[in-house]
Amino acid sequence: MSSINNSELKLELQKKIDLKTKPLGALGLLEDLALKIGCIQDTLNPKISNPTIVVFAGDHGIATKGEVNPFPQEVTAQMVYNFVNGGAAINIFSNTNNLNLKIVDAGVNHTFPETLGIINAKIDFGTKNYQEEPAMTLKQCEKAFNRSGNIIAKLKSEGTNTIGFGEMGISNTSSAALLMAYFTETPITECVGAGTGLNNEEISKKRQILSEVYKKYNPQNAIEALSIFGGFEIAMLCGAILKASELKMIIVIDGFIVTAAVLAAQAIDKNVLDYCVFAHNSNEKGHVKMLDFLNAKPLLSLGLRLGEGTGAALAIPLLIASVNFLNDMASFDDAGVSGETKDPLV
Ligand SMILES: Cc1cc2ncn([C@H]3O[C@H](COP(=O)(O)O)[C@@H](O)[C@H]3O)c2cc1C
Ligand SMILES: O=C(O)c1cccnc1
Repeated sequence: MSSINNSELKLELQKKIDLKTKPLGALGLLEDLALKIGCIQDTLNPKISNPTIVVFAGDHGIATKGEVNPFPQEVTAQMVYNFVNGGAAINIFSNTNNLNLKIVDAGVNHTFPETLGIINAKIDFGTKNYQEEPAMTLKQCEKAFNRSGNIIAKLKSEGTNTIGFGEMGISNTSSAALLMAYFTETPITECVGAGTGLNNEEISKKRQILSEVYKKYNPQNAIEALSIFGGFEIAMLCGAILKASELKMIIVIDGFIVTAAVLAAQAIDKNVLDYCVFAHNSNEKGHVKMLDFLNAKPLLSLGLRLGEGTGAALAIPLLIASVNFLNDMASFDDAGVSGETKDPLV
């Protein structure tokens, strides 16, 4: 996939932004966002169509032991039913902001009825425990990429051009921490946090366990790292991010776990970052460092530490607002407002 490198369009977009009836730069990050979305869509008049949240759910072998996760593995499947019944935070925020919501079974340790209305892309009934062996085989990882890529291509063909990514998978802050350590070369102890609510003593134990896991392996590339440490939902997120960027869609990144998938995706193709908007900085330890590594400026800082795509769902109205100001706000000329201090291109 090629990078976005249309410097002429970029200048035109910047000019359009600068000639709006406001002091230069006064809309802050919304101006960066408008510029980015215009570049992604290769137009001075971008639009957000059928914005959709896609939540990938998967189970983790290590979760069955209950040593790194305060909640039991069964909560993953129970939360999938909660999503279907409309009771989770992501349902409420998607409804609040008129977003479509799709739930994908990437590999939950439960058989869901076919009539449930979720997308069945199950790779297996949970990953293996990486304390003993790699979470998945390279073949399963490849399968995960293909299946999530197909889901994204279908959404695009149905008219969605903006996707917010979310996840559900008990223990997946552990996978995300291991991936962060690998891709950012940060000591694993600095990548491990409280997840869904471990106390200090339990966090020390999680650090010790994950340090041992990290030492056990020596992945040679991004796919190997994903296969060893990943969950099926994280592998699917990585494949989905790669496909969405290939299809020039706007990708809205949620918290710690989805950002771990971005770390893997950008190691495979740096250009994915041209298409990613980072919704928020999560309170999970490590997320801010991940964002710094990616040179990302998150839109929101709300102290969230939930996942599910909640941060992405909350941020999408800001994307709509940025596109709307770019398209609809009057220029100094249109409005007959004086005070345009200089032509920004001169
Ligand atoms: C009721 C409930 C709802 C959630 N929604 C998202 N997560 C979040 O917490 C999990 C990761 O945290 P850990 O690594 O500590 O298990 C993921 O499922 C993530 O999406 C939830 C967790 C729980 C318990
Ligand atoms: O930031 C996140 O995505 C997150 C943090 C804690 C638990 N689950 C998700």
